Amino acid sequence: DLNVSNNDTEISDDTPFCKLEKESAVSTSCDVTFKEINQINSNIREDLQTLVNTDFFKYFKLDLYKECPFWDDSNRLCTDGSCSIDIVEDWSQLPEYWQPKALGGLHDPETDILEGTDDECSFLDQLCQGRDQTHPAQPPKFDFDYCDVNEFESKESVLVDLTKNPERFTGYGGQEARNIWQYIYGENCFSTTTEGKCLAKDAFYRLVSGLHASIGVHISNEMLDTKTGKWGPNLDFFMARVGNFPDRITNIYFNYAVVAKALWKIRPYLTHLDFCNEYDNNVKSKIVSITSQLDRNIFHEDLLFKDDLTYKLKDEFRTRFKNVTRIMDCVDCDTCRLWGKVQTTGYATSLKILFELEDADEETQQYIVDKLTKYELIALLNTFDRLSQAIEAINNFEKMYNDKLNIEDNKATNKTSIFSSNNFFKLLEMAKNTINNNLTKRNHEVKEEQVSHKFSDLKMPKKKIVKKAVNDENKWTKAWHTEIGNVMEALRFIYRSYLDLPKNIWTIALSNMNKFWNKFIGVANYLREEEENPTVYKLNIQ
Ligand SMILES: Cc1cc2nc3c(=O)[nH]c(=O)nc-3n(C[C@H](O)[C@H](O)[C@H](O)COP(=O)(O)OP(=O)(O)OC[C@H]3O[C@@H](n4cnc5c(N)ncnc54)[C@H](O)[C@@H]3O)c2cc1C
Repeated sequence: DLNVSNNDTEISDDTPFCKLEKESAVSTSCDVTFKEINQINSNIREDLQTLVNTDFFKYFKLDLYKECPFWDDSNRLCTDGSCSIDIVEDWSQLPEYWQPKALGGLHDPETDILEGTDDECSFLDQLCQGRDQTHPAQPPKFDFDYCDVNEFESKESVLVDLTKNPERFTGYGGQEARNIWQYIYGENCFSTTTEGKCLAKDAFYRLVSGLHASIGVHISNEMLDTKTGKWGPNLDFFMARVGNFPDRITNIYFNYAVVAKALWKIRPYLTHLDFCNEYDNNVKSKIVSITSQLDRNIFHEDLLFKDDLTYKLKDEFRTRFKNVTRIMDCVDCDTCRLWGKVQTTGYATSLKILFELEDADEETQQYIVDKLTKYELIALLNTFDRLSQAIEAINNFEKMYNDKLNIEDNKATNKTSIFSSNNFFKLLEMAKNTINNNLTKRNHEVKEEQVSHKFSDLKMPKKKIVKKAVNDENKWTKAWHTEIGNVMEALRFIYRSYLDLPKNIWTIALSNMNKFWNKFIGVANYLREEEENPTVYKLNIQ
């Protein structure tokens, strides 16, 4: 069980979940176990959920029409209802800090948004209109960013209510989605040959794989049941994409540790933030309550880029991660793009906090924190919530898996008991009796010993010792009835087989026609085995 509070003894050793050593550290750079993360997560889950549903954290901005910077996507068209998103159009319902004026002139053609980015990007200034807008001294502008923070202020950007556009199964997939994932993983091919490359490469891969796996968990957890019309978890889908791969689950936990550490690191700054009036206490208390559950040892970012030698590597890491955030503009499905943007921005913000605050002097540190835009902070908290939800869902899936396993075990046990009381065994028993009855008492004993030895591998019900009056007539009548009963049962079995025959032929024909048709239209290899037969769990366990 991944849940620390639950009873470990309930779990069968056969589940892939058990192959994760829950008492062990999530990675060499994390001083935290799976169990401890489960505990932290169950402690903060409620507050985090409340926080991302507040007016401040539930809105995000993105440019839906931004061109894909890596290939021509001019034919992009999001036609499927499940992948399109609702944008905010009724501004009058929004709180003051989301009004166009506070957002830096959104929808105001006279305002050149990009010109004002310095002001717009200052997180503190954006929180409350009319606050004293004194800026901290500005150190020389280095590139500290792991994503393009200015794009949120683009004129084309639209405001989206994240709670109204949940991340769930949209049907987006196939070659196009695979190309995007392939491109993202391709960013892991570091050119630098500096020391420490391995750790950085490993961390980069884990981040990307953890994001991929976390999206996999969310879509498995929110699938449309076409029979009931309700959205809910689909165990087979989850097992095929994430559950059967302990390394993917581990990477989700790794990402959780990374984002949690980033939040822990800006904790002193967050507690000093001055949120607006009525909003202030509620939001602030939630943030404080969440971050107070986190610990500095959850992730050791200092292990990655230790010295001057690895600084070059850090630059490369930053540029490569920026590319991961930029490739989100190539995702055709709007819902997927929205959540892809939120999460990659959340990771980018975490990396900025972890790697750029570390070596900076106090002035630069203040500068970096002050320059965090509200979109980065919103993305950071929402990404943490996504990971938190993924971990909660993994624990639920594990319970579902174990329940299913138990049901199947029970079925198998029932089958065995039906099987053991099957006529085949009765016949054997009767055959023994018949043979024995024709022999002398002594022979009878010898024979029985031999027979029982011969069938010792069969599990027979223990013979009941019942004193019976030996009645020859009764014995023959009973034998006759038993034989007739057996013949009738055999006939019923043959009859049922004939009845099932057309159905079986139809199923086989349909399956073959399906294969031929897929081959004919050129998608013969589209379905992989695990998708064709998702209940066959391939356990990829080390
Ligand atoms: C940015 C982005 C956001 C998306 N958001 C959504 C969404 O909101 N809703 C939705 O329904 N779909 C979404 N998708 C699509 C979804 O991620 C899958 O691509 C799609 O469901 C097809 O899945 P698949 O099983 O064919 O393999 P894919 O998930 O496309 O994976 C391709 C290959 O990568 C490998 N792989 C898979 N997972 C991992 C991992 N964690 N670590 C390492 N290797 C791995 C496997 O070999 C797999 O065959 C999104 C895709 C992208 C790129």
